[in-house]
Amino acid sequence: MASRSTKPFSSRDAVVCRGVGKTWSAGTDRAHVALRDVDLDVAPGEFIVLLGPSGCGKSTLLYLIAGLEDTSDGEIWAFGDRVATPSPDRSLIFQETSLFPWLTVWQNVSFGLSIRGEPAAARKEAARQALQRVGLVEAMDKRPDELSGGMRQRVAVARALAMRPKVLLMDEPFAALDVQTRAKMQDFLLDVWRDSEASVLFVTHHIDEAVALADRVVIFTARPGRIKTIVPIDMPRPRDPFSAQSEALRKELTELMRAEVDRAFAEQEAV
Ligand SMILES: Nc1ncnc2c1ncn2[C@@H]1O[C@H](COP(=O)(O)OP(=O)(O)OP(=O)(O)O)[C@@H](O)[C@H]1O
Repeated sequence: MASRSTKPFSSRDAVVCRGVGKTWSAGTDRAHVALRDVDLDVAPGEFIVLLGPSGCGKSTLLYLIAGLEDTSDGEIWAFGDRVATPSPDRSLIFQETSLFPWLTVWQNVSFGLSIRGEPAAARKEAARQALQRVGLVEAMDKRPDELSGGMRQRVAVARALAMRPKVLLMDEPFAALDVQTRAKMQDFLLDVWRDSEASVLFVTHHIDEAVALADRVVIFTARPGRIKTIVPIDMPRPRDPFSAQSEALRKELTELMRAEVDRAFAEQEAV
């Protein structure tokens, strides 16, 4: 860990990745390079979408930024501190929410706060506020199995928000939802994001989702994942998915992805 005096980046940078690589070791004799040479700067409040073929290391990058795994090469910094362990400043939301079925919605939302040792009344109030932001106060006392898939994902977002994270790491959070619910959840996420001032790193396979959400789309190459290019999206929100600009962006992103997806398939066939 670098000392404060040798910090290479400003504490104003939300996330900085420098030369980040990850090699998974599968057994004793085979190393598996998932990510290589990733350089990425994320500004506070910025919405970044990560797009790339299956297996190119998008989830791996989120785990590294979350501090759940160590980098094999390079360094990651968040708000001026080297990332070495998980922190409540960086919340990870998965495709499948892992709500505790035996706890009520508000108890699920405040679970992280109980680990922090906050008193019950403060936890319940924090949970209420977070649930208000996702429009689920009425469901406070329900159990997860009484909720729809979309509602459960909103509870997962509320649970992350209750910790007041500076960075939200979202790994295909809406992939299991139907098309209409997904579109609603995108609108909902943009509202929550605007109010929270958090930076978001959002993994998806859907080009339309990237066009709807991102300030910048980071496109990865096929494995080992490197950044192929970064496409800024300078379009006011809410975005009209049928506008000529949205259409042109979808075409551009599809073309950028096509070569990498073909490469990923060719590699899989060769194995
Ligand atoms: N814990 C692990 N141990 C060993 N290998 C892993 C581990 N996690 C991921 N990998 C491997 O690293 C590579 C990148 O995986 P990762 O899940 O990050 O890719 P991805 O781009 O998120 O894929 P997808 O879009 O299919 O979810 C894959 O080949 C995967 O098998």
